[in-house]
Amino acid sequence: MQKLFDEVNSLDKRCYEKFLLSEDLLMEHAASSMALYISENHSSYKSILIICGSGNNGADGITLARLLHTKFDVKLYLFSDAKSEMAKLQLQRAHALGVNVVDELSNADVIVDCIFGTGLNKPLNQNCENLINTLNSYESIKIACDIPSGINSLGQVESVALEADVTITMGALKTSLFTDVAKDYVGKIVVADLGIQRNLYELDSNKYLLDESDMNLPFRNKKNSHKGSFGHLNVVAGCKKGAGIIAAKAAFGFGAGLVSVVCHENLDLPYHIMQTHFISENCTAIAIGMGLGKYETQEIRRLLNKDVAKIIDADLFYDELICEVLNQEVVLTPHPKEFVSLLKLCAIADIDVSELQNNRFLYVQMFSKKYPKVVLLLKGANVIISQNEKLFVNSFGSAVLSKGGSGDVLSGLVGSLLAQGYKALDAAITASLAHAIASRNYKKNNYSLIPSHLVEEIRKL
Ligand SMILES: NC(=O)C1=CN([C@@H]2O[C@H](COP(=O)(O)OP(=O)(O)OC[C@H]3O[C@@H](n4cnc5c(N)ncnc54)[C@H](OP(=O)(O)O)[C@@H]3O)[C@@H](O)[C@H]2O)[C@@H](O)CC1
Ligand SMILES: [K+]
Repeated sequence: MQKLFDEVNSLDKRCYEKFLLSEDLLMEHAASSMALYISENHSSYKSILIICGSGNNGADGITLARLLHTKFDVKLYLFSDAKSEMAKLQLQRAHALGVNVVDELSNADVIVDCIFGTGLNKPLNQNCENLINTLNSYESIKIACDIPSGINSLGQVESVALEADVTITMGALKTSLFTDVAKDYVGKIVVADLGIQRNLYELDSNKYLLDESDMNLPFRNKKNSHKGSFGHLNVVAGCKKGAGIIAAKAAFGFGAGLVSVVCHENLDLPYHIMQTHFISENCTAIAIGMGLGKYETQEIRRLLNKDVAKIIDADLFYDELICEVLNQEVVLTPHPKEFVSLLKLCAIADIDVSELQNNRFLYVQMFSKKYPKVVLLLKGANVIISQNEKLFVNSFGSAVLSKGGSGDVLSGLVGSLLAQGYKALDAAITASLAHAIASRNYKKNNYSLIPSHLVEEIRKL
């Protein structure tokens, strides 16, 4: 996993003070990293348009123009007068070397957006919006320097933002690049080397971006085993029984030794999934909430208080009963609307979904602070998983998963790992990664996936 930072100004400052690496030196490396990326990945392209703002993001762009102007047809467009000391200095250097500064926008093979970086501090005016809209309309390869212009330090987009194919971000990964909103703008994210090893540049963080290597699949190492060695998951089915059945099928395919659906009515289940009317004696984990609908409170309370690992989803996030388990190490998997209800039930915040989506990290952090034992998995374009105020982001998901039933598969995967003895946090991380990575392996198209395809891809991981 890689660290995420809410801000990097303090990291830059530490470089000046502790390592005697000046701003000029860091910027030279920032621009060299962008130049290297362009030379290695876009060498066949001829023309490059670099659009610069008044601060140091613009200064990065002016430096890049100086580094590339003898290799490509570089046009430097200054959207506003250089204001920062570095932008002024870089412009003097660029002028001295004869960089081509243009006063009109024109299309190019590659566009580099150096309008605003981490210093965006107010709403965009009409001129800025028009500029970004024009750039978005070009069919060029678009590279954002540090962060696509228009995304603020909280990862929010107030009006417009540059739709980048690639974001080359300076020194370390920023949290703002991993909000749900940012996902449609950032493209591929590359970290630029600032001339200092990343592990020396970075300090501690409580936020992490998950990598594929953080997925710890339930491979079986023991030769002397039987089905009971891999746990028994009980999936509680409610009014919408399909949800429980989907979860049960996913759980079985993800390694649980035994899976039973708990339901008072008789169900038509595949032969390898069992049915029980009450929780099994030897059950090692319970999955509950999906498709639950109406239920008998005392019966659910009994299940929630059973001393066994639990994954809780869906309908239970609308019931005060949920508050009774928040001192346990349970896994909760709400989508944004459910999380909004949960936040209200546990008196953390009374907000709507758009407020949550604009500040996902903030509300997850608040919840995790109040309930440190709970593993929260907030669904979204970028899933956030938290426990004890540590946050982990899974950015592998895509629109392929935006379907009824995908969440039930995820509940089944988490339940399966809990039943097999994974700790709650490890179960949530591996299940979430497996869910998203498997969905990427479904190659047919990005609209037709159904839960059984997803389970099939998960079984092939
Ligand atoms: N520090 C380092 O060592 C390194 C820094 N690096 C680079 O520096 C970047 C940060 O630079 P930065 O702090 O100068 O901010 P930046 O994003 O250029 O914007 C500030 C300018 O924009 C203006 N402005 C803001 N909002 C506006 C709006 N809505 N509409 C109009 N104008 C607006 C604002 O104007 P003002 O507030 O003065 O009115 C100010 O002039 C960072 O992202 C990275 O690329 C790398 O080289 C690595 C080494
Ligand atoms: K930018």
